[in-house]
Amino acid sequence: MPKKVLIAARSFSRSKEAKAILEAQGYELILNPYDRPMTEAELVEMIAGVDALVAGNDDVTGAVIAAGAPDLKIIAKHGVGYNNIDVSTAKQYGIPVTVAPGANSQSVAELAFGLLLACVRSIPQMDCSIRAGSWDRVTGYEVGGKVLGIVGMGNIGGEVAKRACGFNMKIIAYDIYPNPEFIKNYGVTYLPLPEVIAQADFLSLHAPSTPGTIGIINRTTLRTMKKTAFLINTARGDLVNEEDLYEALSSGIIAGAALDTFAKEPLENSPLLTLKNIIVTPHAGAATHEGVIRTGLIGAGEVVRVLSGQAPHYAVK
Ligand SMILES: NC(=O)c1ccc[n+]([C@@H]2O[C@H](COP(=O)([O-])OP(=O)(O)OC[C@H]3O[C@@H](n4cnc5c(N)ncnc54)[C@H](O)[C@@H]3O)[C@@H](O)[C@H]2O)c1
Ligand SMILES: O=C(O)CC[C@@H](O)C(=O)O
Repeated sequence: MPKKVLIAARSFSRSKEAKAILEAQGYELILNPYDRPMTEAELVEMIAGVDALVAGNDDVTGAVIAAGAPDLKIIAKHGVGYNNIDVSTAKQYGIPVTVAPGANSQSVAELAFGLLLACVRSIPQMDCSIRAGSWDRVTGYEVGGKVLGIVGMGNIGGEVAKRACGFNMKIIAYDIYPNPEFIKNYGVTYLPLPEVIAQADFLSLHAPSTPGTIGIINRTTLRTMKKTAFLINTARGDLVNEEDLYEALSSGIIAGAALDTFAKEPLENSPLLTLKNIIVTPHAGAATHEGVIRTGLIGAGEVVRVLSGQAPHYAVK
């Protein structure tokens, strides 16, 4: 009987490089039949008898893991943010959860920077306005000399800081583990979170979704931001209270925002979509050809290692 790998992560299933590694092992690949992340119920229905699960942003709950045990040997996250996976239940069943550290950092950092520039120069708004028949020029701001605040200075935050140096920005950051390399290489100044939020002209979020970060951008913290500031979130939607952000954007508490991730995805019927000073993308930070290949190769390698009895390289602790 061939080993079975359920590939819920749609990006992985489109990567012939990653699939080839699994196919070379003779594994049977079962693909996510939906054009979106899989729900708990859908995963529960398909997980029985599966040896490995490659997950994107699918709902890998405790019930899914319980339904997969004892056959399920590994859950390989196609990416780095594993807040959608019940790691503690996986641990109880002795199932390693692996990630692909750094594999999509450049892709996400480039989108974050693209969003930052799109916000401050109103690029999507001007494009829309020309298509609607006008030739209105929006006067924006330069980013050189401005303060970029980064919350979560890890792999992606570091890549964002590297790019900000090229734009001659002043970089301040908050992280629970300051990294001296970022101070040395990119001149990052670490500050307490309230100071980063208050001093930033652009506030870019790159921390994981954890009990310590959920809702860090809320009514109270938004009111401490500069009125001219822009918020960029390519981390996880639940870091931002969306109702409070709506209020801040519609009442001039901050100047604008760009969001790639949302509390509930896909984003549907959100009042945020009625605002002109917000730009949205569909959780596309990691969606580049290069990033998807790197991420898929790491995930496939982890699956092969574990299914052949070896320890994974990048298990979540
Ligand atoms: N939009 C996308 O498609 C996309 C793609 C990849 C990652 N992400 C998100 O970006 C996050 C960061 O990814 P990464 O590769 O840089 O991860 P990373 O682990 O390299 O960096 C995360 C950083 O956040 C810091 N951190 C943890 N808790 C914190 C807290 N309470 N306050 C401040 N800092 C804290 C960590 O110390 C670390 O330095 C992921 O967890 C994921 O949620 C989104
Ligand atoms: O490829 C994906 O599904 C996105 C994953 C991304 O959010 C991550 O956490 O790395």
